[in-house]
Amino acid sequence: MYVSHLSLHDFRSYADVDVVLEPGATAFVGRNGQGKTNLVEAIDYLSRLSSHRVATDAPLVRADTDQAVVRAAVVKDGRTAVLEVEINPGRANRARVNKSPLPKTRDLVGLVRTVVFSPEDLALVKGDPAERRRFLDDLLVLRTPRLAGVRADYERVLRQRNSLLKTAGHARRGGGGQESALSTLEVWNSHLARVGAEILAERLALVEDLRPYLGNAYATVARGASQDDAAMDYKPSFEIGDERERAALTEGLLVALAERRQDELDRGISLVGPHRDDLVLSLGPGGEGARLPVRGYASHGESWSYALALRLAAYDLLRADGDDPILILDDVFAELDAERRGQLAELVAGAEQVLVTAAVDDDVPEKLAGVRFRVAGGEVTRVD
Ligand SMILES: Nc1ncnc2c1ncn2[C@@H]1O[C@H](COP(=O)(O)OP(=O)(O)OP(=O)(O)O)[C@@H](O)[C@H]1O
Repeated sequence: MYVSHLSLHDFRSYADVDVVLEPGATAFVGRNGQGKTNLVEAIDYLSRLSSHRVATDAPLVRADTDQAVVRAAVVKDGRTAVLEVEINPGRANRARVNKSPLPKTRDLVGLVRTVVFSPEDLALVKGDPAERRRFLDDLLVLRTPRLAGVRADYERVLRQRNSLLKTAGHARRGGGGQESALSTLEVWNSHLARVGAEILAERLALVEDLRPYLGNAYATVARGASQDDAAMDYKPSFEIGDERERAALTEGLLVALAERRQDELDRGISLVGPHRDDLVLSLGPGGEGARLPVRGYASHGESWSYALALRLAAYDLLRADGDDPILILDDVFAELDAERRGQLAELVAGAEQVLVTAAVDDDVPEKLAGVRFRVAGGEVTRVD
């Protein structure tokens, strides 16, 4: 798939901008702060309804305005669809496809699929488990858009259950009403176990699907620079054994919730469930050799290679599902040494559409020298 036309209204720094795009490689070049990332961020937002840079929608809307609109014509298998999202911070966003409103905005997710590489990706490797959970969940939703609803349900269950745990803990410490709070807790335990098991089962399956692609991607990105193999293991918040069916995981979650109940009441938060899991990334010689976790052990270069490999693996997996996602390389080449830069460019050059942002022309690798836009002073001008 590729985006053939992008149009923004009051999105980030742009009052109005229209850009006609082509398949193949396109680079947006301009000095810092001119709005290059804002362009590709808009396409990524259409794909996932969230941004790789901010957790809330407010910064996406141009200062002193209250609504942003992102519209893109997306060509897939020769057919064009116009996707549009209205971003209304503090109110419900709205989405349209070919001008028809979608009943739920999140039905837009996955209609255009993107994989973004950005300097922030280092956090995937060096950051908190939440970064890696988000990586897995974003990929799950792109592959199976229905899971956006499951993810939202889980967040809602967690919020409600956490607030109940606080109330029940307070009741236990003498505030009264303990029995009713505890019986309501049972109801929320079963919701958490049911929805949590679905997410857990999906993540476990995803990690299995991703694993072979990660190994290959790391070997290619780190070619020559590292003898080690990249591996990853899903680390749940409770013992799961060999049974990975949803029913067994639901049961396992209920048992773990019962075991941790005292702790949860003491601390007033949910301590069991996929929101406490991690994806442990490691490097090692393979076979019986010792593997070391990347976080805390790997060098800066190895960490970068690992982060790139994770994104590449996601891209390869989505591609193997049968649809070429749009690749976005936001400011990454300046971060890489010449060898890694060349390797990455070579790996992605065959993608149906690659959008690159760079501060100077020299940062765009030869292999990705396709269409070029100059971005300056709010104008996006084609220069080739
Ligand atoms: N909501 C907003 N309203 C108005 N301007 C905004 C908004 N959000 C960001 N900007 C402006 O957009 C500019 C940043 O744009 P962007 O991140 O696309 O830069 P860039 O060209 O990618 O730069 P760099 O090369 O430094 O990454 C900044 O000047 C910032 O002030």
